[in-house]
Amino acid sequence: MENVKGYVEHIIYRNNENGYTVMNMVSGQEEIICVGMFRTIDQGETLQIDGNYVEHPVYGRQLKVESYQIAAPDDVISMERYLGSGAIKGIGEALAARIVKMFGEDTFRIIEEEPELLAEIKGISERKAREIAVQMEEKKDMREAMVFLQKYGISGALAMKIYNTYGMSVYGVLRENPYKLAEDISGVGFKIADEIANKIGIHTDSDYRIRSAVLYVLLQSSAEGHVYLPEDILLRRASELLEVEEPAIEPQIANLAMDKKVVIKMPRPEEDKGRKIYAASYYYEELNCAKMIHDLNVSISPEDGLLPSEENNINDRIRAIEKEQGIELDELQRKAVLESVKNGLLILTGGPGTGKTTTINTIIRYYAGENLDIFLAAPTGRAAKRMTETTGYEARTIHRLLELSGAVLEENKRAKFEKNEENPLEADVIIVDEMSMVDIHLFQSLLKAIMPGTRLIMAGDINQLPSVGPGQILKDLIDSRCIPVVMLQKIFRQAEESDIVVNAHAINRGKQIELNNKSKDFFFLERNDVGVIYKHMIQLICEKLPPYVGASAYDIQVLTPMRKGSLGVEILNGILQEYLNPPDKSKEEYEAGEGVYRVGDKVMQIKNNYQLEWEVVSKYNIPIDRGMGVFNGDIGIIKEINDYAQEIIVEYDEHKRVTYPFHQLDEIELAYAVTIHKSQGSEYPAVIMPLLTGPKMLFNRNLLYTGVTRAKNCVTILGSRQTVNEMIANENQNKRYTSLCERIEELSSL
Ligand SMILES: Nc1ncnc2c1ncn2[C@@H]1O[C@H](COP(=O)(O)OP(=O)(O)OP(=O)(O)O)[C@@H](O)[C@H]1O
Repeated sequence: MENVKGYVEHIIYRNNENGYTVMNMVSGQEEIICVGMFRTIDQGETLQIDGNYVEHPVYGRQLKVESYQIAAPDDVISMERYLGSGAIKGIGEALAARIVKMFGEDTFRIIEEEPELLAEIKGISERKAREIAVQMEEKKDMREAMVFLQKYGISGALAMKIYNTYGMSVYGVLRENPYKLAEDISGVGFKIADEIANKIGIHTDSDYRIRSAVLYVLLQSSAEGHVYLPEDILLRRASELLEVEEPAIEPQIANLAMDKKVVIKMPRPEEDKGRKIYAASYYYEELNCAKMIHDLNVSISPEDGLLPSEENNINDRIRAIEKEQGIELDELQRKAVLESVKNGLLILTGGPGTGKTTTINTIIRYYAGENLDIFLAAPTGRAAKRMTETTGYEARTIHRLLELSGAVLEENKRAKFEKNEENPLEADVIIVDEMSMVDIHLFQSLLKAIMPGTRLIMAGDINQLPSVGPGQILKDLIDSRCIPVVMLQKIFRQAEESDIVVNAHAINRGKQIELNNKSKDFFFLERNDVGVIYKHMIQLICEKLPPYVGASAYDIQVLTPMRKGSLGVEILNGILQEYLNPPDKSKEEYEAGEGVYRVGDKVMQIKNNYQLEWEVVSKYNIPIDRGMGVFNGDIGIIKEINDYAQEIIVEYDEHKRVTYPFHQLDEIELAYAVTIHKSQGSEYPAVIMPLLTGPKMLFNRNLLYTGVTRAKNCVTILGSRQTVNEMIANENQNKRYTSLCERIEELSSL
C-alpha cells in the first residue's frame, strides 16, 4: 500500500450521488491520477492518501484510493493558494505558481520586505511589484486569517467569504463553535462546519453539534419550499445527518425552543401528523403576513353593502370601459372588477388564456378613471416587463416597487427595502401579477409596505409550480377561504389559435393530449436516444425555430426537469455552448470549475443578490444609470472577460451591466438550458423540452404544465410519449409544509 501526500489540483470527474471521484493530485514534482470514493473534497485541498497503483487499460497508471484524510497543507502550498485565490488583484493562479516556485517559503517575506525582487519574474513590472506589495500590506490580517482557514482545508474563495463575514473574530468563531459558519455563510453547510469541528475536536454528540444540525435541517427544508417540518420528519433527517439516535436529538429541539430559535406548534385536530417545528423567523413571518392580510381584508359588509344605485353605477362604468376597449367581459370577469371595488383584497386566478390580463386591464382603467394612483408589480424582471407590455402601464419588479436599498437586514441577511411600515407605498391600488412565484419573505416585505386603505389585487395561476423560496402563498390564501377569490374558468383563446393553451388546460385536468407533429405550435417528436435528442435540439435552435417563431437562437429556451444526467442542465449547457457559442480566438475565456465561460455566453444569475451593483453605460462608456440587485433567474450575456482585473462583465435586460470578480462566479451559470423550476415567471418565444426518463417525484403534471405555459409561440417536446403521458397522469406534487392558511384562519375566527 502506498501513502502519498499532495494537493488536489483538478477534479476531472465527480459523481455527487455516490462520491466517486477522478482527480489530478500534485505530490512534490509528480502528478498522479487518483480514483476512489471521496466525501466532500475541493480543488486545492491537501490530502494524505493510502492506496495502490493500478494500470488502467485506457487511462494508464492510476492511484486507486483505499482511504484518505484531509491534511494541513504545507505552508508553501497555502501561500500559493492564497496568492492565486483572487485576493491580490493582478495575480492569477499561473502567476501565483511562478512566484512561489521562485521564492518558496520566503514568498511572503519577499513581497513584504523586498518587493522589487518580484520584478525578476516574467509578467511582473516594477510598478506591478510595488502595487502587489501595497496590497499585501493592506491585507495582512486577512492573509493570516486565510492561511489559518486553509489549514482546515477551506478553499480560497470560501475562506475569503468567511473572513469577510467575521473579520478578525474568525479565530474565536472557529475554535468555540464552528457550526456558526453554517448559520451565517452561504456555501458553508453543516457538513463543512462538521468537518472543521471534527478537526478541532468537537464531539459527535455535543449540544452545539445537534442544535446546529436541527437548525440546518430546517433551513435545508426551506430550500425545498417548506416553512416548517413535522417533528418526525425533522428527527429522522437530523438523525441521519448526525448519525446520532433520535432520543438524543429531542431534548435539543426543546432547548432550541427555550432559546427562541425554533417554535413548536401542536397539530390541528384533523391532522394526522405530529407537532410542527419551525425555525422561529419563519413562524413569525407567516404570523405577520396573516395579521397584515387580516388588516387589509376590509370589505363593505353585506349589511351595509352598496346601495343598488351605487352598484348600478359601478356596473355602468364597467360597461363603458368594455365599450371603449371593444370587448365584452364574461360574468366572472365582471364580478372580479366589482369585487375589486368592494374589497380591500382580491385574488384573481385562472389558467392561461382565461382572461386574467383582460380583467386586470379593465380594473386598471376603472381606477384610472377615478384618478386613483395604481401601482403594478410582478416578482421577476421578465414578468414585470410582460405586464408592462400587456397593460400599457408601467409595471415594476416587487423589489423595485419596494425600493431595494442595497443593504441587508442584520437579523436575517435578507433584502432591506426603503418602503416598509414606516414609509409605506403611496398608492390607492396595487396589482401584483404572477403571485404563484412570491415566497413568504417577499410577501412579508410587500405587505409591510401597504397601508390599510390601499387595495391589493393579487393575480396568478395556482397550477404553476410554487415559488422557489419557501411558502405557497397564493394557494394558502385561496385555501383559507377568508379572502375574496375570483377563479376565471372560460378559455377565451381559441383552439385553432393555440394548442399550447388548449393542451395546458388538458394537462391541468389530467387529460391526455395529442402528441404528434401536426399542430402549428405544439410539437412532439418521439426520440428515445439521447444522442438523437441532442442533434435535433441543436438543429431546432440553430436552424428551424428562429425563422418559424421570428426570434433569435438566443431567445429559444431549452427547459429540462433536472440538473444532473445526460438531459440535465449541466451536460446540456456544455453541449449547447459548443454549438451556439463555440471557441474562437477572438473570444476571451475563463475556466471555472468543470466548465468554461466565454464571451457571448448566455448565463443566469442563480441567487438573489441585493447588493450586486449594475450600471447602464452610454455608447461612450459613460454611466447613465446605476442601481443594485440582480435576481435569481435573471438571464444575461457575457460581454467581457478581463484576466488582468480577474472579472467578468455580464449584460442583463435593459443593458444593465454587472461585474463579477472571478471568485464570485458561483452566482452565475450557463443558461442555454435551465430547469423548469428556474423558468417560472418567464416567457420565451419558443421552448424545447427534452423529456425522456426521470424520477417520479419530479416528473409530474405540475412540472409539465409550467414548462408548456412558458412558451408564447411554440413548444417542442423531444422524448418519450410514455414519459409525457405518465407526467400528465402523475398528480404527485411534492407536498410543501406551510401554514399561512392556518394562521389566517386562526385570526379570522377570533
Ligand atoms: N371577455 C372576453 N371576450 C372575448 N375575448 C376575450 C375575453 N377575455 C379575454 N379574451 C381574449 O382571450 C385571450 C386571452 O386573454 P388574456 O390574455 O386576458 O388571458 P390571460 O389569462 O391573461 O392569459 P395568459 O395568462 O396566458 O397571458 C386574449 O386574446 C383576449 O383578448
